[in-house]
Amino acid sequence: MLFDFPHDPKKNLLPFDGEVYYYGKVINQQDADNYFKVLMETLEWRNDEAYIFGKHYVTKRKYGWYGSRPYEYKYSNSIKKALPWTKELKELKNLTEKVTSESYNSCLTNLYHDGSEGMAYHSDGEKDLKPNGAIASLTFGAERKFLFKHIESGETVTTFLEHGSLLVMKGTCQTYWKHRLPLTKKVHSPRVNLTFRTIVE
Ligand SMILES: O=C(O)CCC(=O)C(=O)O
Ligand SMILES: [Fe+2]
Repeated sequence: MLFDFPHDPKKNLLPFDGEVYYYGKVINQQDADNYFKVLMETLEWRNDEAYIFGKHYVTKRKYGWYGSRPYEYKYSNSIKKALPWTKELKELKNLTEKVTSESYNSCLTNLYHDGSEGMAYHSDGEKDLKPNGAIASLTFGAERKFLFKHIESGETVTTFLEHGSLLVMKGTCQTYWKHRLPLTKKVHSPRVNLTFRTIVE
């Protein structure tokens, strides 16, 4: 593991109203390649479903929900109970906790098959999450652009999430900023994203 980060994790990417730190690649190439393969193969990947104006939509993007206890995650009309940690998720949770000096008890996983899948602007302020708690995001596979948009001013901040990299959102970031993973025609390979979170018990 590298603890000599390629990016300055002390530099806040947001100009005001919250904190975002990009550590760059915290996992070496070989380990990141291996995690990517194993996570693709061993995690449970389900389609995301949504009801918008009474219409049922199933996204191509897949997701999973893991945790230290069977926490409930409410999505649209359905409730998902967290699955127990796999060996690799536990290892990555431990690594993320060590690097960020924070603790996490749950993880939302995302699988984007290519650039035709992404995530629209949102903030992660669900009421079950620890208020202003850190959310740590690990990326494996395709590098993707990631954007923040200030809710009031519309100001945007752009970063790129590399294979084996870590990004942390904390403080009032979820209150004042939304974030998204834009669609792109340039990416033709999959990306696995793990977002470690803290559910209030
Ligand atoms: O895929 C990503 O990098 C972001 C995912 C995300 O924002 C979320 O799961 O809330
Ligand atoms: Fe998010």
